[in-house]
Amino acid sequence: MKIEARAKINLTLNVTGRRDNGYHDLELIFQPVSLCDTLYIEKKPDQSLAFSCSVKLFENEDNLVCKTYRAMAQRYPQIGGLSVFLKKRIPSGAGMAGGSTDAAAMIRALDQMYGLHMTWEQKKEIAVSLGADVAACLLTQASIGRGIGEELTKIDTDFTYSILVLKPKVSFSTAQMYRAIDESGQITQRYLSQEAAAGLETKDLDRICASLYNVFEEAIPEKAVIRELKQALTRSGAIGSLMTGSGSCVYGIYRNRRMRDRAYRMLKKHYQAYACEAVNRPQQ
Ligand SMILES: C[C@@](CO)(OP(=O)(O)O)[C@H](O)COP(=O)(O)OP(=O)(O)OC[C@H]1O[C@@H](n2ccc(N)nc2=O)[C@H](O)[C@@H]1O
Ligand SMILES: Nc1ncnc2c1ncn2[C@@H]1O[C@H](COP(=O)(O)OP(=O)(O)O)[C@@H](O)[C@H]1O
Repeated sequence: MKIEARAKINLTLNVTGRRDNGYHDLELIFQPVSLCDTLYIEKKPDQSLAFSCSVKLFENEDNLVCKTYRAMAQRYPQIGGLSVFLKKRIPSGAGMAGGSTDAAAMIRALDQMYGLHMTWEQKKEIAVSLGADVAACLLTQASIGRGIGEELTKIDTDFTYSILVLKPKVSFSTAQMYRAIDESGQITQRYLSQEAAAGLETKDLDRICASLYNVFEEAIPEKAVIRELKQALTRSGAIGSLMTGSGSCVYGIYRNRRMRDRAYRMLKKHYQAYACEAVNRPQQ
């Protein structure tokens, strides 16, 4: 079986509180995009997992693919031995849910391969045990997230639009970025998720772009790096730009694919660049 694991960007992101266990309450929009990793999964006769990955650094037992296999096999004894190859394309430490989406793809794949008929609640329970972002990665459409990011409300849209993502040389650790939020005294929250969702529903790109906000942009150590990327995207014709998640990738949204492709050709000479489309396919 071959399954695609899509990356996400965040159109909005507010941190609204801190829990006793160190996790944070959020209010954000997840937008799946066409940039994806691919998982190649085959059954094998024994009870073990043989895992390999195109990035050797990630080829270990701690990979979220292996953790998901173990969590699923523990709950569903009918799951047998597998050989899994993970082709990575999504940049890492980038705010694009590269690991979380591989975990979500494994849940979907095992559900299908073994006819488990998992309910949304069952999938969500396993997802949350693997990471706060994993449940959102199970969806093929944009959603508003609350709680630690697992309380999801789907946004009713089939809108697609063109995006260019730039990855700076520096990567940010999610845990460190949440600590930076805790340590930064006054931070501004801007609650624009409803407005951005309305923009998605009415397919109004200007309304979406006027609603982009990420509180982590205020807490990042390398503000100049992010500012430079946003300026480069704007100069290349993007009508809105934002850092995604806890960084470090920055994306721009373009009026159409032609303008985005032109920007891609120009900016890929200077930056690690990824051209992709927003994916909104209500549902599964
Ligand atoms: C910031 C966001 C926004 O979408 O995305 P990324 O930048 O990772 O893509 C997410 O909240 C990242 O979710 P995810 O990457 O799944 O988080 P986890 O693996 O569960 O946790 C990684 C680290 O982030 C912290 N964390 C995560 C989620 C949350 N609501 N509060 C937190 O404080 C945890 O304390 C942990 O130290
Ligand atoms: N399947 C996976 N793909 C990428 N990183 C993974 C995976 N499983 C575990 N990891 C670990 O998670 C770390 C960051 O994951 P990533 O999903 O890229 O973060 P972010 O969502 O912040 O971009 C990586 O440095 C790696 O050690």
